[in-house]
Amino acid sequence: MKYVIGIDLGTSAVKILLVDQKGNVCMETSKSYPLIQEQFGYSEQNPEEWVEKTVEGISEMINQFQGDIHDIEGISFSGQMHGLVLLDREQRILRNAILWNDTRTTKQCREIYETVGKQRLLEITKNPALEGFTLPKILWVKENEPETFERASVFLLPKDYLRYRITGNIHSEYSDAAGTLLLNMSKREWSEELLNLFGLSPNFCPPLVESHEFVGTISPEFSRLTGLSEFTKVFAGGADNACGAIGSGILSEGKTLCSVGTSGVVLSYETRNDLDFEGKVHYFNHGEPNSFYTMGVTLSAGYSLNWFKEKIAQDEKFEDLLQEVGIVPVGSNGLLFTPYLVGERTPHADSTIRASFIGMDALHERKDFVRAILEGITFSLNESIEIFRENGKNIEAIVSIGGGAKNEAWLQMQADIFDSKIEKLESEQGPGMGAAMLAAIGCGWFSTLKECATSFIQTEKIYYPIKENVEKYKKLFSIYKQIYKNTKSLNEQLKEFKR
Ligand SMILES: Nc1ncnc2c1ncn2[C@@H]1O[C@H](COP(=O)(O)OP(=O)(O)O)[C@@H](O)[C@H]1O
Ligand SMILES: O=C(CO)[C@@H](O)[C@H](O)COP(=O)(O)O
Repeated sequence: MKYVIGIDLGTSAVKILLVDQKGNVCMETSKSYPLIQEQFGYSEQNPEEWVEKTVEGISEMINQFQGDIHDIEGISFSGQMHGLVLLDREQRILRNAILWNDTRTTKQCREIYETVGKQRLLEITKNPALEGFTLPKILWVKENEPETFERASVFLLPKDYLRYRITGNIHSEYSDAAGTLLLNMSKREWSEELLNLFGLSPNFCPPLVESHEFVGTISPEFSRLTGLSEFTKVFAGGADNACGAIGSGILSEGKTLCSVGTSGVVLSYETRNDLDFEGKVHYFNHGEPNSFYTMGVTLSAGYSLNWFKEKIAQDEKFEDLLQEVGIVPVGSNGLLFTPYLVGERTPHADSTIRASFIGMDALHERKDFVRAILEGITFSLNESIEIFRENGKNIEAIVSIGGGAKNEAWLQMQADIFDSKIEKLESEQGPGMGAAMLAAIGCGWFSTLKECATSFIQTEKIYYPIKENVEKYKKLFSIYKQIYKNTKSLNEQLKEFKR
């Protein structure tokens, strides 16, 4: 039997899957790392930690692997998007990576609009200037850490840095490059116009390849550290949301994905690159050549639940914290939560808004808060679904993946709030599976991702909307939507008191 490895460099952890030629997940491991949040709006990670945890995870896996390591034919990647890794001329890291959920760059976003013009930016990149994207982070370092910027010779996205450390070769690929705000999305090349406008050299951008493209083999050093064979082939990989879509079979028009990881995402497959959503949703290149996807993003989805667990129930497992969620009624006994712990993206691109619990009373218990958090996250994702429906998309079935898809009550809640069938797959690890599928294509096991999906992806269970709950959630959703406008100005006034 032959195998491939899919590595998902997530925000909370690196997750590694060993998958055989039939698509069975034979082994899996996960190694977590923290966020570094030194100031209001800041979110960073140390890229060296990504490498260390990946080495730890792979070597643990290889130690337990019973077969011949030469049968592990290929390896590929999925990675948290948009994060800025800066390297000097000797390819050494210059500073911590600034992540997708870091919102310090509001000023730089304004400067991008002033320099390029919103309409022109949308024409080239198909996306608006949002704090989370990479170009504003590059401009922030240029303005605020000029000495560091002076020494920077190339920028990389998180999984591209990890892959560089495994192969010694520098590349990026279209699905992740699409989230930088420097890619000409339809021409599939770094935008000369944007690079010129911001005084960036073309050499500052890594060469672009397809997600399934062969980019090298395991370096002798990485082979020594992990036990992997130096002959194992390495393929480029994709953005975590592109890989999540691949690993969930979102490979044809009409298919929709919901992913609850640290962020929350609702994503829809597109065959065209010339639609106009006026920047209301993200519009990126897929990991499959010549296909695209549109996407709404909740910045703190799983992160909101994780935050509550860290503050209130640090030693409990998620399973224990969520145990009583199913016995709390729809609407959490009149408690609503907005998940704006680090600001928001869709539909409110707002770096200053912060979270609220509304309706707290003396009778509320911990379990009400837990259910309200799950409901708030799901309402936020429903605002993205609403945008898709308003734009004519017919959403009747959604594949649900990510850490959040481990919980049955939450999956039923998604069906009730989205008023749609929810499909749970055998593995909720869509991005890791998508990465493994890219490696399988690269190794020549299948000729297309669709063919691979038919063999690799199995549905485990379908959750159907319960009419009575759907009606209650419609009422609650309309109350939920009022919280943003009613708390916006309060949060702006509170900003001066933040750390
Ligand atoms: N058993 C569980 N039930 C529900 N949610 C969970 C469970 N375990 C983890 N989660 C949620 O999933 C999130 C992590 O999801 P994951 O897809 O691994 O994220 P990332 O790719 O960002 O690292 C956690 O922050 C948590 O909110
Ligand atoms: O910023 C985005 C998408 O635009 C996020 O979805 C990141 O890609 C991080 O993903 P997770 O760690 O939550 O999977």
